[in-house]
Amino acid sequence: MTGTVYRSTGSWYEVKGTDGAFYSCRIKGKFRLQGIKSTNPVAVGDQVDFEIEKKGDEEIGIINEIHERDNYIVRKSVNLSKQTHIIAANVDQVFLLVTLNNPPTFTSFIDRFLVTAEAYHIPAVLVFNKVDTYDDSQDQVAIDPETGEEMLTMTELDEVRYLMSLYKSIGYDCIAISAATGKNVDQIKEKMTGKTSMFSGHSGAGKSTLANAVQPGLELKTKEISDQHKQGQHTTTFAEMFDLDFDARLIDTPGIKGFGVVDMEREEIGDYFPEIFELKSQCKFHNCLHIEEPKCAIKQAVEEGAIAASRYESYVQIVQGDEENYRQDKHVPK
Ligand SMILES: Nc1nc2c(ncn2[C@@H]2O[C@H](COP(=O)(O)OP(=O)(O)OP(=O)(O)O)[C@@H](O)[C@H]2O)c(=O)[nH]1
Ligand SMILES: [Zn+2]
Repeated sequence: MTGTVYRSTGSWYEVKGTDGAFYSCRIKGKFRLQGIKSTNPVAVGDQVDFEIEKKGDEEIGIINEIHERDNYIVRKSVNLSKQTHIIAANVDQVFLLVTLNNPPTFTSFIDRFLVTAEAYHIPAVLVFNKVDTYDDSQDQVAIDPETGEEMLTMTELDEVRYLMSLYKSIGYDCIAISAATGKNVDQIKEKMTGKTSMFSGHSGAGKSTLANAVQPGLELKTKEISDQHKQGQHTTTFAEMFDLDFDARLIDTPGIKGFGVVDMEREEIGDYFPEIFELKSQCKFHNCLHIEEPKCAIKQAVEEGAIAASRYESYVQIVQGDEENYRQDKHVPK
């Protein structure tokens, strides 16, 4: 029978067969797939073939085949074994929950996430959560330090609108919601229908609240595990897939707020910024990294405002492997 893996504990896999029933399965023999050295050969979301074996009264499934994956998300173990752990496979889309201040989500974090999603070939949707808490009073004024004149300040909702129009212009779907009040949660449900999704975002951005808004009663274990616990541990993280009652599946990934870092060549990073990819053929040098090179179409587009400065900064940080600064930038437009 063919089935889908819903959860695993390391050696046992819960597989939902095409008959709709769940089977406890083990794997037989060694699987070495797509050349990845991983601690777990079978992951949540995998399509597998299994045979049912009877042992006395017990029925167990033996997985003997894993179907080719559309995509998969890995996490590198931080210890020296260099093994990877496949967190989930065959993910149709991932929602990144973004909050402005509580907790802060910087554009550098958003952009890194989007780059990784592009590298994994997983469509990403930006969800601006907690809109019920943002101020939108139009009469705030401040004094421009340079000219001494009064100017209107941006409200928090202006910031959300700005970010939404920025990311929409690049081609990403953006939805402003309140998981707490239920505002626009129907749009999330609509997008989830018929698909397998994941919620990501900083701790406190509202993943569990959103999960409960789309399906009351759903208990996710998204709580971050303590840093000390995370050191060298990959085995503590077991993803789990849930069937929701509106023909949608949600993969819960305890302790994972974003994506693991994908190994990327410096030359390919620009290809995961759609607006850079689109223009790069106009650079003078075909292998332009858009940093030092003359006659660079990307730098020119940034100067002209056609590419957002925040996106370019994120790009440069990733190319330069600049982990230090990446949480400190500002997403407020100049
Ligand atoms: N006002 C408001 N509060 C929200 C909203 N969504 C979530 N919260 C609150 O924000 C806090 C964190 O929400 P969670 O859903 O636990 O966040 P999480 O992303 O699951 O966090 P971790 O489990 O730590 O990864 C809770 O106190 C929620 O009640 C929202 O739309 N509006
Ligand atoms: Zn260039």
